[in-house]
Amino acid sequence: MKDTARQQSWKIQTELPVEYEIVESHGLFDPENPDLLSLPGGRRSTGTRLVVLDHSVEELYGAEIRGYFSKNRVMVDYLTLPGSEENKSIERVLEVVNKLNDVGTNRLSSPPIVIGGGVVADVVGLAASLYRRGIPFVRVPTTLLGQVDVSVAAKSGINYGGYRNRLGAYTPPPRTLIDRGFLATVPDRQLRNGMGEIFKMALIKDLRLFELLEEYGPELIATRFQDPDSTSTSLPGTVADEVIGRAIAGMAEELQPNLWEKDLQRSVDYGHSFSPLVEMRALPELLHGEAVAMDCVFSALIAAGRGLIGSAQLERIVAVARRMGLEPSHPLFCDVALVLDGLADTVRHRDGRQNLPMLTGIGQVCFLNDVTENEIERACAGMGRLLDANAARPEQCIGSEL
Ligand SMILES: NC(=O)c1ccc[n+]([C@@H]2O[C@H](COP(=O)([O-])OP(=O)(O)OC[C@H]3O[C@@H](n4cnc5c(N)ncnc54)[C@H](O)[C@@H]3O)[C@@H](O)[C@H]2O)c1
Ligand SMILES: O=C(CO)[C@@H](O)[C@H](O)[C@H](O)[C@H](O)COP(=O)(O)O
Ligand SMILES: [Co+2]
Repeated sequence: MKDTARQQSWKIQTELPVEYEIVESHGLFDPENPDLLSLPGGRRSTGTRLVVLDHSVEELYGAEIRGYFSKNRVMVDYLTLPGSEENKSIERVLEVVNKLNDVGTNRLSSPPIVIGGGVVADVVGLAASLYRRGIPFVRVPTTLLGQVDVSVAAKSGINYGGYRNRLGAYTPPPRTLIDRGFLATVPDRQLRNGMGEIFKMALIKDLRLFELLEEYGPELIATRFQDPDSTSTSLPGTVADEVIGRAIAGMAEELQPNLWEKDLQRSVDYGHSFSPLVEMRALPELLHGEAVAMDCVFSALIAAGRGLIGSAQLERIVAVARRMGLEPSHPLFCDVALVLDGLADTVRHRDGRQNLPMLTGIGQVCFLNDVTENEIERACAGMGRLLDANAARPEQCIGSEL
């Protein structure tokens, strides 16, 4: 028999304080602007910095970026990576790791900088979290989705084995810099895509944000969130700031108390319950924010089926999505077997529970754990009716399709 009285054991207990900042900075590549050079805590970087550029950013801003670093006499090396979901892959992560080796990146004092959309931010974020078991990095999101959502994230992930974000890590960069000026070159469809995540945020917690989207959504897209010149639009200058600001603040408020996601009832998972598998199967047809907006509608159909929201609220939700050029439905959302498969994987992701964020009004959620196959079938049928209506496009008879 084992002598348990003599068995030794040791326990290590520690705490990990985490602090990271999201800072607006206008004119990021103005050589006089130090924001991209300074490290949190005011330290100066030593050694060569790796600057990873999204391929569109390279095309549009490459010369300006090179000018910025050379005028500031900072040693840099560059890597260009493609955006778009198919490139959120382990191969791209390893490409970054190889480049960090080539550059000779220091453990702490020469954090790589990533400038681009959510895809390159996720790829570099994961590479940084793996390199020497974790080095800091600086994130500069250049798409709308990147600025309102990725900017706040503590986690990074890549797609693997046909699943979204199957591999990833929780390692927030100490600093994220946001320059709304980048949005001037973002294509319309990508702006609408970003609106998909703002739409989610509005639905779960911010009626005012929803009303702003309802009133100004199309104009914000048309003006690319830039300061309007008085002749071309009636959009008040502060609306773009308020919309971006509310979306970021909402995300920060949701993430901070549950950064490591020990509580798997997360309202920011709204729009991300049924869509992940649909999005992966639809690749490259659907963008992330487009799939999220469809999931928002799908979930709202379930909520309406239960009487948690009324039909007028459901119609308003669909109408706002459409006003922003976001299709509320897609044929894959009518495929009951696929949606059920997607839900089954989401249940595993939520450790065996559905934890489905469900609207109880515009701007408020509850969580459900007893959504039945029957309800899913009915929601899929509702998505089918929305598709039919899209085909016919009688803008005024949204009510009858639902
Ligand atoms: N880490 C997180 O918690 C988190 C949070 C939200 C979203 N994401 C991820 O973000 C990804 C989506 O990001 P995205 O929508 O930025 O897609 P993306 O990175 O593919 O960028 C979209 C397109 O815009 C181009 N682009 C980037 N900046 C531009 C600019 N200023 N002007 C013109 N074109 C530009 C890119 O080259 C690309 O073609 C998804 O994979 C999603 O999972 C991650
Ligand atoms: O899409 C993302 C992250 O990729 C965000 O918009 C979103 O709010 C959340 O992180 C989602 O809740 C998805 O989380 P997860 O499925 O990647 O764990
Ligand atoms: Co998302």
